[in-house]
Amino acid sequence: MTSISAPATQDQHAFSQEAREAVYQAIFKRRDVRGQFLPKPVPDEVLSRVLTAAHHAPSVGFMQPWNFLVVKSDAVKRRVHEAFEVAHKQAAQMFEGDKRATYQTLKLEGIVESPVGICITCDRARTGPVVIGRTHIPTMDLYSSVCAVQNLWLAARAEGLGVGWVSIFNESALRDALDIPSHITPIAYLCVGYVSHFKDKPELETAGWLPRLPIQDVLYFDSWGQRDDQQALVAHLQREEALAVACGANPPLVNADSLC
Ligand SMILES: Cc1cc2c(cc1C)N(C[C@H](O)[C@H](O)[C@H](O)COP(=O)(O)O)c1[nH]c(=O)[nH]c(=O)c1N2
Repeated sequence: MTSISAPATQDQHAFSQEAREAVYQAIFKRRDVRGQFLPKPVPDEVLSRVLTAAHHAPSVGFMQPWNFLVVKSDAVKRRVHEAFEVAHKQAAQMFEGDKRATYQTLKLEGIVESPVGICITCDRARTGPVVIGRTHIPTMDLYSSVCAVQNLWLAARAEGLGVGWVSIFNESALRDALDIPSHITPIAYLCVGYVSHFKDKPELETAGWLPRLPIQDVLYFDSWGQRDDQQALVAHLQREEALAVACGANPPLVNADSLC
């Protein structure tokens, strides 16, 4: 029996230490990959594992609103890339001054170089108009498809596959490139493939676009806007952040001390 004072790490339902470290590694070492794709093919057995992980995502009312459109054709990838190029030029004009100049230096997709593209969609009418959990907030189905994206992204990282999410599209142009019918919403176009390396930090952080926010700055207690530095949780979070710095680019895993 688990004693009340036992650390959470010994909870009878917790994964083994090794398994927990693997989960946190997938989370902390996942990156959005744009530029390091290798031409190495992705075996179907690996692809099937990450797609199955995506299909096991949570979904509102269990409606499983997603489809997975796997793109391997170079001609189709080129069509998707053309759609990106149009939107990318438009996007640049939306930023001012230095930000525009920096935006134009960023590589924000790997559509043609990645061996596999996967478009994850949302069929908002899949199980009829009334869905448990979507009765009052209609966008919940869209969020469900995003959960599938994240499952795929993490499973792919565990498999050594890079994933890059590209969202710089006019939605209708992406639909046209992939023959997606009008009642289906494209949620994510993902570039997937093996990579030369994974970067330690988000590329936008390295490029000086934005820093990672300190977690305490986004943490409130009991009501919106209420901070409380005396909470034990805050001390823990500060320790985690200090360990992250001490570990260099490696964020702390379950047994952070052993990693530094
Ligand atoms: C909904 C959504 C949409 C996009 C992204 C992400 C998400 C969640 N990201 C990736 C994004 O820039 C990246 O996740 C952050 O910069 C953090 O970096 P890491 O993912 O931690 O490497 C992204 N990246 C990119 O190069 N082109 C893009 O169009 C998009 N679009």
